[in-house]
Amino acid sequence: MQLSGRGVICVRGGREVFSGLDFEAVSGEAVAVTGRNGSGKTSLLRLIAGLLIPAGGTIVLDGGDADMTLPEQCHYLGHRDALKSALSVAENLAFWADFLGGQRFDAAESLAAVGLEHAADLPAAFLSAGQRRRLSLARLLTVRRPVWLLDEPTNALDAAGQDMFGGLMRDHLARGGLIIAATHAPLGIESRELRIGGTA
Ligand SMILES: Nc1ncnc2c1ncn2[C@@H]1O[C@H](COP(=O)(O)OP(=O)(O)OP(=O)(O)O)[C@@H](O)[C@H]1O
Repeated sequence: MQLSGRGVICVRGGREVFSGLDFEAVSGEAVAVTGRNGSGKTSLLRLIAGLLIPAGGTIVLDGGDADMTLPEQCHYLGHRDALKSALSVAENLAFWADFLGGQRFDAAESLAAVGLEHAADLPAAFLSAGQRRRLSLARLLTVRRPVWLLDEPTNALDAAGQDMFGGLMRDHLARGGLIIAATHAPLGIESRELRIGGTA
């Protein structure tokens, strides 16, 4: 499986954010997207996820599921945790599993993998920032998709949480998945850097 972008142009609010961007990532590979604030890291993830339309160029996934679109094969985790405060931890996970569709893996196991097994019935409103992030990560495990698009995924995670997440990413890559992560901090696993927007 190979995800590739050729000559990708991103325009937001009538302003060109980047142009002529080439990139690729293959099964088993993590790419860390770096660049200054406003260089377009989040925008690139959103372009791949189909949440923005490129103003030019192409983004294609070769060797994936021919019956599914690229966005249907992506998990997009934004830098803000998309949680419903009034729902419990387990209910939030069930909401995402319903929304995303496809084969569903055991929710309790997913919560245990991110260290939230004792918080299943807690309203999401009561979670700490790190726990909120852990719940967002559980979504990656409950519904499996090969392409993980992660925006600042280690934000708010403590050292143990970063270790845990490193293990989840390694497992995903070992299963043939790929990861594109926008990050200012080290990703915590071996990755290739894609720097956008120059060095200024
Ligand atoms: N909804 C929007 N409408 C117009 N312009 C936008 C919108 N969202 C983002 N932008 C602009 O697009 C540019 C790229 O933003 P983006 O969030 O992709 O950058 P980033 O590299 O992820 O930044 P950071 O490191 O600060 O997270 C910025 O100049 C930003 O102001």
